[in-house]
Amino acid sequence: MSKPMKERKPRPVNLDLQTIKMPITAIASILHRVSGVITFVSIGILLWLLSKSLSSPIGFAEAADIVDGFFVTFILWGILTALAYHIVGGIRHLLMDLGHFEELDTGAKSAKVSFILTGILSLLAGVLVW
Ligand code: HEM
Repeated sequence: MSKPMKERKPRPVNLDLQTIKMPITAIASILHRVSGVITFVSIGILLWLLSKSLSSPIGFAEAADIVDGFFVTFILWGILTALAYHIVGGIRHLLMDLGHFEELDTGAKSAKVSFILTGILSLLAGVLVW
């Protein structure tokens, strides 16, 4: 005689994205990856701009013209902010590799501190570019 089939337990399903709350540590981790990719892509753009500015006096004037507009200045500020977050978040990661901030509460606190530090560095970057 075959055994009766086990009834499947109803599993919790939550695909309502508006009710799923990501912990601050997950947000910090995703932003670290995003800021790394932004930094990587910006290296190409910044090297192109540097080579243009060094090519000739006309090239320098053209590069200065490009950087002069509000939109490009805003992009430069965004790149510096991403770099700042990547460095701050990277140092946090390296400290975690050394065994610090590994518990849930200290991990959340260090994520908050890295956001605050990035905010301050981002303000300074704004002062630098404008
Ligand atoms: C040109 C500069 C840099 C670029 C383009 C860059 C890019 C990246 C990228 C794309 C990742 C992969 C992220 C992932 O897959 O989660 C990464 C990870 C990482 N970066 Fe950078 N990075 C740069 C500079 C730095 C600096 C200055 C630090 C040190 C403070 C740093 C620390 C780290 C660490 C610790 C990770 C690994 C994070 C993990 O374990 O998830 N990076 N970086």
